[in-house]
Amino acid sequence: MLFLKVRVLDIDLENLVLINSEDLKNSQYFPQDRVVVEFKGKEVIGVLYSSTTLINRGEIGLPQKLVKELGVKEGDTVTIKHAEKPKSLPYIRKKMDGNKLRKEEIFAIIDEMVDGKLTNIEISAFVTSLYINGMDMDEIEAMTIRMAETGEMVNWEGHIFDVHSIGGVPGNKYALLVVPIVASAGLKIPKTSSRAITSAAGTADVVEVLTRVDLTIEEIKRVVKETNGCMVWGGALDLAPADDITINVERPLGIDPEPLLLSSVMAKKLAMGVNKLLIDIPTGYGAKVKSIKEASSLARNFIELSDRLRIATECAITYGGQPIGRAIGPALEAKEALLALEDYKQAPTSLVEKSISLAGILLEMGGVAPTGEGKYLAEDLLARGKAHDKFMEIIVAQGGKEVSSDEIEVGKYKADIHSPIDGYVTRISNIGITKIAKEAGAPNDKKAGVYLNVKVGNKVERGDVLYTIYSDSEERLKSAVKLARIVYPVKVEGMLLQKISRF
Ligand SMILES: O=P(O)(O)OC[C@H]1O[C@H](OP(=O)(O)O)[C@H](O)[C@@H]1O
Ligand SMILES: O=c1cc[nH]c(=O)[nH]1
Repeated sequence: MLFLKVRVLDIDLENLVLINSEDLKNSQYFPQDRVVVEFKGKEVIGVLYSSTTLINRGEIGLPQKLVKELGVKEGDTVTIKHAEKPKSLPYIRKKMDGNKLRKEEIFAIIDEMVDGKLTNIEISAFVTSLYINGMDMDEIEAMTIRMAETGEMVNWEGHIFDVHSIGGVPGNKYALLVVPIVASAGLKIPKTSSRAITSAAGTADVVEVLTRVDLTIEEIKRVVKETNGCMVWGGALDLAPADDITINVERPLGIDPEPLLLSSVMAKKLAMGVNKLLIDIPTGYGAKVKSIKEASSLARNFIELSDRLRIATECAITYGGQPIGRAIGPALEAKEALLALEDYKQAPTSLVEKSISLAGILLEMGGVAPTGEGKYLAEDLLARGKAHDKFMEIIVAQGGKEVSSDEIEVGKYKADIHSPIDGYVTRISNIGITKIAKEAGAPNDKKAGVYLNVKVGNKVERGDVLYTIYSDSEERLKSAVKLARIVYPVKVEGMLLQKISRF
């Protein structure tokens, strides 16, 4: 037990607890021990580190996150106590060994994750064990319910719609068109999104270029009441808080294991009180789902899980074999989506086609269009500017201001990548384009990304610009160009494949 005076550390190392090396030496603790920091009955978990210069004797350095959770201020005296091992550690180990977890074991993992009792090491082990050993539907149902119940739950009157993509394809900015189309038809669509998981821009990252996405539940209810829709970040709302915790571990590992994919998406929908849901499953080479067969199996899992949660879900298997549209990266994607709302004839066909198809299904699910007619009503709402006006309403209601696509700034440094030969574009690598956009700084640098000048099938001449890389950092741009030359994501092939001579 140690009694120490608080020093607030201006550092975003969330669970760091810093004490003086001398104090540590005279205590029964060791570096990287998990400790309980206690103040007036409140407790938080931290990981202990020491320093001889950064902190004085008798003091304890706490990061903002722990200071806020404890409700302490500079100079308050707190107690450090030994923290026992988390209860759920053996259950994580059980999944690592490939065994089925009982409901209460899954509840314990999610509860301790949300209570900050698990470090990123244990969370990574859990996420990785799901990647390797998976879960059955009973386990996924339990995890989904607990992920939702450990956060705020919202309920509304009547039918509440949503659309959610499993992600995994660059440029997947469909939601910025689908939400306003559906909302402009009078259906309620409070869309929640995560930030990027494996891509260079999640929907929350793209929308945040134009307006706030970290709305409270009360603000969301106001926005939806005013406009029928919203496009917000699940992670900000204390909505299924375990979702963002696991996504923060998935991102550096570049994985999105199916049990988490199912529970992460459905937990947000369950928490948001959605009862009519469309799931987009981009499928193809370089997407999260490679084949129609795999997509159908995932779709059936979404529908089974949804049935257990009493959410009416339909799934759309969409083309994911190359980026959607031409823009990859938050600002570039916001610009392209806004252009499509302003004048869809000028926008990439793949983006418009995907968006009106998905919106059309939702309009039919909502009974505002007869079966088979939804897509045409969606196109009409887009063509007549109804979706654009609704989008502006939502952006302003969420705290942004009216803006036109040409006002959206992109990276001040750019580099064109040219075609080395005459020929045809035979493949655009999703993974390659994503890697380059992220190397340029996306999604943290919102203005970074890639703009494709060509799509698969286009004829190109030697020297034509295939794509342009943008960044707000000259250094990152250079590194992205270097990577581009190695990855070579846009494949150009001539018709003359090989010449065979007599000799
Ligand atoms: O592509 P990656 O980053 O793996 O997946 C994350 C993206 O997929 C989902 O898309 P949406 O919210 O339906 O637009 C998430 O919300 C996020 O935007
Ligand atoms: O919201 C999402 C989308 C894809 N994968 C997830 O885990 N969550």
